[in-house]
Amino acid sequence: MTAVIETTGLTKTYGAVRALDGLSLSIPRGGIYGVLGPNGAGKSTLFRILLGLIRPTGGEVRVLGQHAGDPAVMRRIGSMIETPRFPPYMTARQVLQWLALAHGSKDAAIDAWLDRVGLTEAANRRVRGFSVGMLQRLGVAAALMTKPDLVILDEPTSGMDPPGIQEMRALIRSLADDDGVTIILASHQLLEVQRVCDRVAIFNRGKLAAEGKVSELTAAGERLRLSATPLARIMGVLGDKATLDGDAVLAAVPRAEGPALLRALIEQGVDIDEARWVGADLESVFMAETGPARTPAQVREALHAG
Ligand SMILES: Nc1ncnc2c1ncn2[C@@H]1O[C@H](COP(=O)(O)OP(=O)(O)OP(=O)(O)O)[C@@H](O)[C@H]1O
Repeated sequence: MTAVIETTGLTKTYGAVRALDGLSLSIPRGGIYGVLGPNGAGKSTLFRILLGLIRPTGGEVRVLGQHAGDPAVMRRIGSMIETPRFPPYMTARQVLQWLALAHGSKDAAIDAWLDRVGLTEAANRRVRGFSVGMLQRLGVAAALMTKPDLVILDEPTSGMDPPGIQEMRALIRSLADDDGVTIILASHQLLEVQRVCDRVAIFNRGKLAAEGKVSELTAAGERLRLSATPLARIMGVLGDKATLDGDAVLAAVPRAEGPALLRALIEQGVDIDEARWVGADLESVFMAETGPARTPAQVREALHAG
């Protein structure tokens, strides 16, 4: 597995705040990689380091095998960090023409990119009047039209309406599948991330709380959902492996132990109406890995520390 990003013990401090705290992470080439974490977990700090915008306090970082910020590497990366800003008097088309010129890219296929991000009709409008969602679309086109090997997107769908989110998901997926671009994106929209990403890293307080394939992370939280009676006997067999889900019981047992569990329940005289495996969603994995809900003071600390 070749890695596009490799960090070892990466640390970034702002005064007393450790925005990144010894982060060791390897992001494979190809596919879509999600970076998740509560506010203040260190996602944007990592992206800024990868793009050479800030320097780490300690540790190692390699981007496409080179030092972060190396000009030769930067030419191979497209990025959109926060809502992009463009000269307000330019039209969408002029923005892309201007960026293509600055990048020295002769065949930027500007109309094709405007079409791909759904801005054909707005191509000749000044960006001054653009909504946040439109600016995001233009930002994505700007990040992609130079045909980078790696694209880093911070909250690419924030401010977008549901059809826009769906279009962006399809665009990101096609870039990875058809154009072979590696995409790294940060997002708080966990359902979206579950739909579009192949792998994710979950950050918490500057550290890696979990990492892996979305399918594996969610499968680890799989439960056997039993609609059965009587409850007391089920609890007797399952003990603390059981949690209630409405009228049903969720049994936290590995898939391989499912048949034995069902036999044991039947032997105990339990009537099983329905038994099926239900996967955990990314949200429950996220909540389990990043801890219980924070107090207002902890939220303030995460957001304003430093
Ligand atoms: N320039 C800065 N000066 C001081 N502290 C900073 C600075 N940039 C980030 N921080 C702090 O570093 C920590 C990590 O911030 P970062 O922006 O990387 O988090 P994030 O995971 O991107 O959060 P969000 O989901 O809110 O975008 C936070 O505690 C933040 O307050």
